[in-house]
Amino acid sequence: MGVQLPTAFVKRMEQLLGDEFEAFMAAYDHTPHAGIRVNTLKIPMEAFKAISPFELRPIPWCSTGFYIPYGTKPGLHPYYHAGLYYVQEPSAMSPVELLDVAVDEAVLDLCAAPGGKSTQIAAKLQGSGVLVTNDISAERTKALAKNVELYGVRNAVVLNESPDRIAEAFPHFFDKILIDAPCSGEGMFRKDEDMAKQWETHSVEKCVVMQRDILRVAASMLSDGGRIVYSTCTFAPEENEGMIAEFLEAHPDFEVIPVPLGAGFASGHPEWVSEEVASAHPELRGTARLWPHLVEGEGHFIAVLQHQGSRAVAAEKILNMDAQRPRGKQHLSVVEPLTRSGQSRHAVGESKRNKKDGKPGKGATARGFEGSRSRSGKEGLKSAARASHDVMESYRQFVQEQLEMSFAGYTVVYGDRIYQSPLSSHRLDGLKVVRPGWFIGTDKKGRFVPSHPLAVALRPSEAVRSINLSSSDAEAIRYLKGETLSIPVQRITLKNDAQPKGYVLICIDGYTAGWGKWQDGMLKNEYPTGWRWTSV
Ligand SMILES: C[S@@+](CC[C@H](N)C(=O)[O-])C[C@H]1O[C@@H](n2cnc3c(N)ncnc32)[C@H](O)[C@@H]1O
Repeated sequence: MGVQLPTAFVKRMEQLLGDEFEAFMAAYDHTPHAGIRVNTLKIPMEAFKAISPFELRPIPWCSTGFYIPYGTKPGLHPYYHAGLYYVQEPSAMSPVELLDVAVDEAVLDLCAAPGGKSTQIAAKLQGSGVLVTNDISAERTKALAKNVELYGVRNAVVLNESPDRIAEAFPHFFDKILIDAPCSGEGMFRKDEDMAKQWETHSVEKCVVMQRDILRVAASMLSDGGRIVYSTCTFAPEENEGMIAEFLEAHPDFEVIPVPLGAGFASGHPEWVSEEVASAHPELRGTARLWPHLVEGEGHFIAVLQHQGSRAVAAEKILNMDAQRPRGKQHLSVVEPLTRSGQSRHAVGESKRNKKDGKPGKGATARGFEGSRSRSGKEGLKSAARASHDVMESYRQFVQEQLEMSFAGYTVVYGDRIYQSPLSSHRLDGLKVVRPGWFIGTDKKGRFVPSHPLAVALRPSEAVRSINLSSSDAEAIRYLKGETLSIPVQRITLKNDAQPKGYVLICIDGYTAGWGKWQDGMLKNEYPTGWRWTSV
């Protein structure tokens, strides 16, 4: 066995598993399973299967997930940079499948970094509704924001907050909440030896305290009739069936929806907590355990908690609550959705969100955005309004000249940065916001500079100029490394009589990857430094 397992852990597992213990221990002799999940925001399943550079074998519990051969390096392919797939541990793909996300829903991923499950939720929303994705660790939200952007997500708000503070802003707001809880990580010992080394410090007792708190707060953010999926990657019963038993005691208005068994999923074990818990809550057998000796994946626990209530009542509460919310001081401007003609209007598909979220408040405040500096006094407000007016002008002009699309949601100007947000910004008052929405671009003294996240979330048909590079050609990797390329004018696809000179959307095999700027046969590379291909 390659992994050094903590003795106390092995002893406990032997007691719990009895006859199964031998098979469980034998799983540590095998290499972990590698998986990728196709990003259907960017490519349909069948299209990916047709061009996959890897041998794919379906993961039974996730229709977009595939095993790839052990040792494959999926991060070293141009398709990774085009956001066509997410590299994800196979068992970790199961919780979102059980969240039952539907289009137009408001979904919260409370413990989200680095964003594997958030990108999976975003694919299920297909750009509709809203995804609020949060992590308490400021450092980890950097990877979260980057992944949300790499995968072309248009409708996500990224927060760096404690659950309590999110709950103040979003009482009974979300249709679905995922709690992929911080845990003692026992299920990952085979994949990540550091987890085994750190086991003592991430003790079960400490994790239980955090999990209890997170679950309690999450319930207050769920709309009537909504669903919470709670998952961990640990075996400790206190963090799993024990935690759900406590939750059910405190929340009799929730029921456990049994996880379908099959594909090797096993039932929960309430008797491992105590005989009392097992007899008081037999429904805990409907939670699921993924064992490394029964599935091709690492250890996981999943509970599906369904609130018993009518959604109509919840919507009414939300409307009342929105009407009563006070507005804060101004330093950020919010305008209505922008269309290609440069006229503000509400975009198609807004109706449900507006109902939940109220009208966009002109001049509403959101504090805590990256680089935020609050202004005070009337002068500050006037100059902020003037500045945001100029920024909006350069944005309008860019959309008019360069794009073939309308934006949904609310345009939020923060300093010189422009975002399209799925939420009106009074929702974000006082919260630490890492991204209020889709980052569209920056105003540089009256000149609009489109962002990389704008490019990767666009479809090739949405820009007036595009160039296709082939993944089988060295050119694609040279672009991803940041090199200038020589490209003849005939290779630019132009729309609407656009001139060839200017911003060009760069695609790899037809999938958007970034911007370039073309002039006189040369393509200046706009691929951002922090995103570049760094291997040889
Ligand atoms: C298991 S990881 C999440 C993995 C992530 N869901 C994914 O699929 O990529 C748990 C995360 O919870 C975060 N966390 C810990 N305590 C938290 C809290 N009280 N509120 C929110 N997030 C918390 C940690 O920083 C960590 O990133």
